[in-house]
Amino acid sequence: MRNPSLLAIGECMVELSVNSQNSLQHSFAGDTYNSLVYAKRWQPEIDCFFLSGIGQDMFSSMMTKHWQKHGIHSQFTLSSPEHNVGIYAIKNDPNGERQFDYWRKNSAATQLMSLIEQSDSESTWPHFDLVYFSGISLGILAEDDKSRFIDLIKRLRSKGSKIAFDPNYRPKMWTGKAHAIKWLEAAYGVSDIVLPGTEDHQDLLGHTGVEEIVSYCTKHQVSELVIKAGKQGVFAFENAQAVCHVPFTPAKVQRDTTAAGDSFAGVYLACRMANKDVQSAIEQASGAAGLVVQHQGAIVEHSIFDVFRQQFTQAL
Ligand SMILES: Nc1ncnc2c1ncn2[C@@H]1O[C@H](COP(=O)(O)OP(=O)(O)OP(=O)(O)O)[C@@H](O)[C@H]1O
Ligand SMILES: O=C(O)C(=O)C[C@H](O)[C@H](O)CO
Repeated sequence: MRNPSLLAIGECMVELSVNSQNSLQHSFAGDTYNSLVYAKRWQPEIDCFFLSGIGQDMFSSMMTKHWQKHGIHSQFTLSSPEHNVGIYAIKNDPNGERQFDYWRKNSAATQLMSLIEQSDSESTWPHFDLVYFSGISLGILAEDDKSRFIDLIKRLRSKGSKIAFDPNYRPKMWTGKAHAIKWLEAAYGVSDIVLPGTEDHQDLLGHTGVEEIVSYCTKHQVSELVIKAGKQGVFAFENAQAVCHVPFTPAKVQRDTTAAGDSFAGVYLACRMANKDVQSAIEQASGAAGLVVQHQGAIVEHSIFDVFRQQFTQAL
């Protein structure tokens, strides 16, 4: 029997942060890539593929080696002769809340749609059981490319892939709220599973409660809806019917919240691909995200994460 397959689409960047010795450290990260890494770590039997654009610069080759180390396949990622990978830096406040600075304009990942079309590679892709993208995957693309991207998702869906989406709203990527809402709705309209935060919906649409988010998503035909409501916990709905509420369990320390939502999404999707029910998938995803916030950077060191995963899953 073939392994389940997960394709994440988006941008991976060089990640810079300042460590406890006050020196600059680098890694590689980007929201949908981060989710893919955590999905692979949680359910190693899943074949994980990343679709993006990279360059021919030094960081691009370090980046793909880094993916390999994490068991992420890069054969569908395309290389641009003219564009380099982007960079971002993390700043944390004393509560570990993160802010990012970006150097990503015209990065290779922004060229994804042209790279796919020029390489004529889409017809060679295998079937993917689940395809995951985010508001950032869309936000980095030029306006025409956003439409072509949604068409690509529709084609994958019509061939039988399930589609999952996290809004990951970043105001600076959009000309205004109306612009972001237009593409949020386009994304919801082609997705089976969506994983918004209450903050995304509050900032963008002024939604003040879970019920408003449910009725909005239901209007857009979302069937599996997982709402991250901060300290109120996580609420899940299937076809507008409440499935469960998982309360928030605060981590011992919150050092850096980067990738809390990404690790949540990766572990949630991995659990669903392994046929775990929605409640158990949320419990596992929340557990993993609670570990991630205790560490600097998007991707927690493998050995620390593995020990955690083993202890967590043994206790289930
Ligand atoms: N301090 C914390 N302690 C325990 N769990 C946390 C903490 N912060 C976040 N989480 C977990 O992570 C999940 C996602 O967090 P949040 O909604 O803040 O992510 P996000 O805003 O999407 O983050 P990002 O975009 O940086 O990945 C929460 O639902 C919760 O399960
Ligand atoms: O903000 C982005 O575009 C990133 O992908 C950087 C971070 O890794 C990501 O936001 C964390 O959720």
